[in-house]
Amino acid sequence: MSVKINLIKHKILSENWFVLHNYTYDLTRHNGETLRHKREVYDRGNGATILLYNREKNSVVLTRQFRVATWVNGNESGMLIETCAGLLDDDSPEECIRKEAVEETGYVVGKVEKLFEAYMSPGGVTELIHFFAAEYDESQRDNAGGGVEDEDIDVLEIPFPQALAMVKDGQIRDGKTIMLLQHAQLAGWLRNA
Ligand SMILES: Nc1nc2c(ncn2[C@@H]2O[C@H](COP(=O)(O)OP(=O)(O)O[C@H]3O[C@H](CO)[C@@H](O)[C@H](O)[C@@H]3O)[C@@H](O)[C@H]2O)c(=O)[nH]1
Ligand SMILES: [Mg+2]
Repeated sequence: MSVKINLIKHKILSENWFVLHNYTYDLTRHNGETLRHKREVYDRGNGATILLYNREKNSVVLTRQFRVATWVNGNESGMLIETCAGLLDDDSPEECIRKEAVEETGYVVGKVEKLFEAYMSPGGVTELIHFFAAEYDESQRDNAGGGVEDEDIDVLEIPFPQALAMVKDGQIRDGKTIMLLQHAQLAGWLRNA
């Protein structure tokens, strides 16, 4: 089933760091009825994220940083535990995630596996995230991680069963991170206990 879209008007509402657009369009349903929508769309670029995992240690490497958008919406400390991630800027998704892995976690990743892509908030945010996974071990450690410039990122190495328990008890509540941990569980890369 498809719909016909006729763009009526496009306006940029804000163009500071990222871009907030307003689109007015007519949407013709398959039954011929036309609806006029006026919708705000936030373009903050696309991103990539990676799960670093170690089968022998049955562990994952995650990051923790202050995320202001969560702090203003119910996350009291504002600190969020996440898989390593970054904005693509001008890089390919794989180039981006290799750079982010070494900057944020300190690990130089070897073979990376592309898993899938997902729109993370399609009701109003354009962002498409590219999901990756890679195995890590201590020999790949290049630096302590922590991010660049104004970033202040903690690197956490967590046993996999504990990471799963943290999803359950709400200590981990970032979408991409939950998706990757559950993917690792479904794929049987790591042990639940
Ligand atoms: N000055 C300024 N700097 C900003 C602003 N927004 C972001 N930045 C800076 O831009 C950089 C973004 O860091 P990245 O590591 O490239 O991106 P990220 O914020 O971790 O985003 C990743 O995770 C997000 C959360 O899941 C994803 O949404 C995103 O696609 C990406 O994967 C950080 O240094 C951050 O401080 C802003 O409004 N103003
Ligand atoms: Mg980041």
